[in-house]
Amino acid sequence: MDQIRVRGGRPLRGTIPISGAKNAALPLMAASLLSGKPVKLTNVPDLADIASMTSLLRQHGVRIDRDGGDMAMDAARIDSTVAPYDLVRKMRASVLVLGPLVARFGQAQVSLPGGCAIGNRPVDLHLKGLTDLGAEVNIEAGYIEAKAPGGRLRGGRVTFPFVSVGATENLMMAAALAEGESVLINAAREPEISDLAKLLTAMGAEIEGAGTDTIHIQGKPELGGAEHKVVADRIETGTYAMAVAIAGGDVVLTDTDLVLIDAAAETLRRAGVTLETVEGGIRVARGEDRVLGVDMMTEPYPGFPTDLQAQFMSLMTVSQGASMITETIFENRFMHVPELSRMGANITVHHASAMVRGVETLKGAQVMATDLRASVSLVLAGLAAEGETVINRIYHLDRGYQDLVGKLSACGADVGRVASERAAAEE
Ligand SMILES: CC(=O)N[C@H]1[C@@H](OP(=O)(O)OP(=O)(O)OC[C@H]2O[C@@H](n3ccc(=O)[nH]c3=O)[C@H](O)[C@@H]2O)O[C@H](CO)[C@@H](O)[C@@H]1O
Ligand SMILES: C=C(OP(=O)(O)O)C(=O)O
Repeated sequence: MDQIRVRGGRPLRGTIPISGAKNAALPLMAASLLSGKPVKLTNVPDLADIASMTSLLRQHGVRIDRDGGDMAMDAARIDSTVAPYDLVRKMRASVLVLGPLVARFGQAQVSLPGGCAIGNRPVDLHLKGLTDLGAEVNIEAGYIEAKAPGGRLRGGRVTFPFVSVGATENLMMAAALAEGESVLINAAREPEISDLAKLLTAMGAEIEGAGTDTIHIQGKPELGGAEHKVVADRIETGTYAMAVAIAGGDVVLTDTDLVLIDAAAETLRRAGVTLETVEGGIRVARGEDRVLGVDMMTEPYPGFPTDLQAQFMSLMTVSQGASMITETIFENRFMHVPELSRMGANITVHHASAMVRGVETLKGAQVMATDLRASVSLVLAGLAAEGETVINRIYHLDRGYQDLVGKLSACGADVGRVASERAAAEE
C-alpha cells in the first residue's frame, strides 16, 4: 500500500487551489437520477468517492462522460433501480440514490450502507422521512426496499429529531418529484444543501428556505436538465488553512470563500492565525509564534465542522497551552489520537472530549491512517514534526483530497507519496 512521507519544519508559501466539494458533488450526481434530461456539473473534484458514485450511477444505467472537472450525466434510460451491496459498501453516500430512485421510478432497492470507522451511522432518518412522503419501506436481506404506492410519492411534513445532512439531501430530492408540498423541519443548513437546492431549482424544482432549518418544496411531475458549478470544498479549505497554521508561512487559498468556513476561521483567529479575504481567495498566515490553545466543539453547520476536528486537534498538539476538543456528531471520531500520541502529542480522551496539552514539538514516526480526516490530520502533524513521518494506509486520503501531495509540495512542503512496491521494499 502507498505511503506518504513528510519531513517537517518548512513553512508553506504560495497558493493552493481549492477543488469542488466532494460532499456537494456526491448528492449533485445522485440528483441526475431525477430527470430524463442531461445534467452537467463543472468543478467536479477528481476523487475516489466520485469514481465510486460514477460506478454506481452507471450501474443504474446513467450515461456519464467526464472531461477534467466537467461531468455530463444522462439518466434518460435507467436499467436498474437496485443499488447493490458491492458498490454501496465502498461509500456511505451511495444511499443518496434512494430518494431520487423511488421518487422517479416509484420503487428502489438500495443496500444498507453499514457502519464505518467513525461511527455506527444509521440511516433511520432517511427511511422515516420517506415514509412521511408516503413510501412503504422494508428491510430485506440487508437491502432497503422502498415503494411509492401508486408509483408517486406525496408531499408531506418531515420533522428531523436531529440534524442530518444526508437525510435532508435525500428528502429534498425525493420531495422535488412528489405530489404536492413537502416541508422539512430541523433540516441541515450546510452549504452543500444550498448547492443541491441550486441545482434542483435549475432543473425546475420549487424550493424555498434551503440554508435555513425549514425547507419548503413544491413537487413537480418531472424535472428538466441543467448545468451547475460545484461549490468549493469548505473542508479542503479548512484543512489547508490548518496546514498553514501548523507549519507556519503565508498562503493564498484560491477558488474558495471565507464565508464557507466562518466558525473554523473564527476559532483559528482566536488561536492567533491570520485569515482574510483577498482577491481570488483567502490569505492564511502565521508567523514565528506558536498558536494558542483554544477550546472547540463540533456542531452542525454553521458550527465548527466535525470533518475538521482531527486537523484542528493536530494543530492544538503544538499549541501554547491546552485545548478541550469535544466531538458531538460521531461517537468514534478520535482514532487519530493514538497515532498523534505516537508522535509525542499529549492527549487525554474522556468520552466525547479530548484534552490536548500543547507540546513544543512533535517527533516524526510511523503512523496509520484510519479514516479520511484522521489521515490528513497525520500529514498536518508531520508538517510540524522533527524528522520524518511515514503515514500508512493513505488510500483513505484519495477519497477526499485531490492531489494533496502536489498542492503541499508546491508551497514548499517536503512531502512525497511512495508507491507500494518501494514502500514494501524499504520496510
Ligand atoms: C457525503 C457527506 O456529505 N458526508 C458528510 C455528511 O455525512 P452524513 O450525511 O452521513 O452525516 P449526518 O449529518 O447524516 O450525520 C449526523 C449524525 O446523525 C446520525 N444519523 C444520521 C442519519 C440517520 O438516519 N440517523 C442517524 O442517527 C449520524 O450517525 C451522525 O451521528 O455529514 C457529516 C456531518 O457533517 C459529515 O461528517 C460527512 O462528511
Ligand atoms: C465522513 C466523511 O465522509 P463520508 O460521509 O462520505 O464518510 C468526510 O468527508 O469526512
